[in-house]
This record gives sequence, structure tokens and C-alpha cells, in this order.
Amino acid sequence: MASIWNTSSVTKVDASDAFQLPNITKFRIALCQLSVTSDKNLNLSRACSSIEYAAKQGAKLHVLPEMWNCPYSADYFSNYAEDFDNVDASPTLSMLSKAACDHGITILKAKHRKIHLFDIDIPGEISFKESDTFTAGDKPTIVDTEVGRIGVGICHDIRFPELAMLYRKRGVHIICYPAAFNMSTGELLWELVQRARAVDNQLFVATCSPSRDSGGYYTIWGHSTLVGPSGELISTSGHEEAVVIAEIDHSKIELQRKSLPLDDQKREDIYKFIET
Ligand SMILES: NC(=O)CCC(=O)C(=O)O
Repeated sequence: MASIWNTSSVTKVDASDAFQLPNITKFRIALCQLSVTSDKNLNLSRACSSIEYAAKQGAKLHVLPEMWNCPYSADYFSNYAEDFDNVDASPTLSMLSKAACDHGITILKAKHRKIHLFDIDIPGEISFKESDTFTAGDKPTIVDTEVGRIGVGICHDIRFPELAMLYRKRGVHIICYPAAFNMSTGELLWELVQRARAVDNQLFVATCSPSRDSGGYYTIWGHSTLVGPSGELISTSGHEEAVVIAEIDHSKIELQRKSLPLDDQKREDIYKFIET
């Protein structure tokens, strides 16, 4: 399903897309900003320890970075790839599945494939072409959990407001973006795009990045962050390895939408958002 701007028809939203408070209205989220090396087993064991730590802190939702088991560098991608249809043959899925059982948490309810591949060429600064090694996903990912309806995007997906708008229209409470922004675009844009997606759509945005010391040619910006529905920065990390534990209170969404009813103020006589 794709989303586009169009001036002649309206977004199709059914009753199940209306904003509803989830069963748990206040809970802790963990953003596990991991140091990623070329040693995959070490990456898995670090992720496992972070999940354990976060679970002990009472976190109900754990977000891991984009590329947390493999350095963000095209020459590693194919060697580190795993068969996600077979848990036993996948060291990563096996570890996550065990962690879910050990700590009584839910992992792996959906699979999101990055919709917008990161192809960039800033002369003298950075050049990267994901489309040389990856194929883009072709659908949004929405998953209902006890802590709310979650929309997923991966890194570069955050730059596309239409995806976040589509999630908003479908009743999402939190958009999670595992990510790995870089030093060239991170400082100027990373916080800006997160706050923009949150404030425009009046929902929570949670991001999680590897830490800066991660291996590979690409230097990572870090700064995993939780932003609230009025665009406020709730909690963030620096660039080093860290687990950010923060509170999500869904009543903030209701409050923000009551105080500033953007949906009612929209001028759909002038512009309309549709899904195709
Ligand atoms: N891994 C990515 O998609 C990086 C996106 C990024 O840094 C950007 O500026 O966009």
C-alpha cells in the first residue's frame, strides 16, 4: 500500500483506525544504543545483555538499532545475512527468541523491510548506495501490542512524512525507527526529523541507533531519542553505548490532540491525503 497526496479523494479510515487507548497506558520503553563490531557473536551478546538490563528496569518495549548485528558497511551485509524464515538456523533470531522467553517480553511480532533505501552522494563528505545490495520493502508495518499500536520505519524512512502520516491515520501511537544516521546528516537533521514526525502527527517517536564507535567505514551519529506528541524531547543519549529508559504516557497523545485538534482544523477542501 502506498500513500500519496491527491486533491480529489479522501483517506480511507475505518473504525479500527480511530484513536484508542491501549490496555497499558503508561509504561517504560528502552532504547538500546549498542556498540556494533565486526564480531557478530559479541554483537549478539551485547544486545542480549542490554535486553536483560532493560527488562530488569521494567521496560515493556525494547528498541534495538538498525544494523545492530552487522557493521553498517556494504562489504559486510551479505556475509552477515541470515535466513529469517528459520529461527534455528538464525543466531540472531535464536538469541531474540531466548531473550523473549527468559524475560517474559514480546519480540518479533512483525517484520519491517526498509521502504526507502539510503542512496546518498554528498561530494567530499559521504557516499552510500544501499540499493546496490538491498531491495526495498513495499509496505508499511503496523503491529498491535499491549503497550499500543506501533508503526515501524527504518532510518531513511523517517525522512518521508507521508509514511508517518499514514501511520497516524491508522491509529498508531508510537512510531519506532531503528536507525543509523551519520556524521554528515546527523547533527543538522536527526533531532529535527524526529520532532517533526512527532509534532505533525501528535504521537510518540522512538529512535534507536548504534553507538558511534561501531566498526565500518560509516561513522554513526548515535543519539537515540524518545520524542513526545507535542514535539518535546523526552529523553536522549549521547553517542556512546547506552540504554535509554524513558516513560511513554499515552494520555499525552489525548491531551495534545484535545488542546490542538489538528485533525478538525485540516482543510481537506484544499488538500487531502489518500492511500492507494
Ligand atoms: N541508514 C540510513 O538510512 C541513514 C539515513 C541517513 O543518514 C539520512 O541522512 O537519511
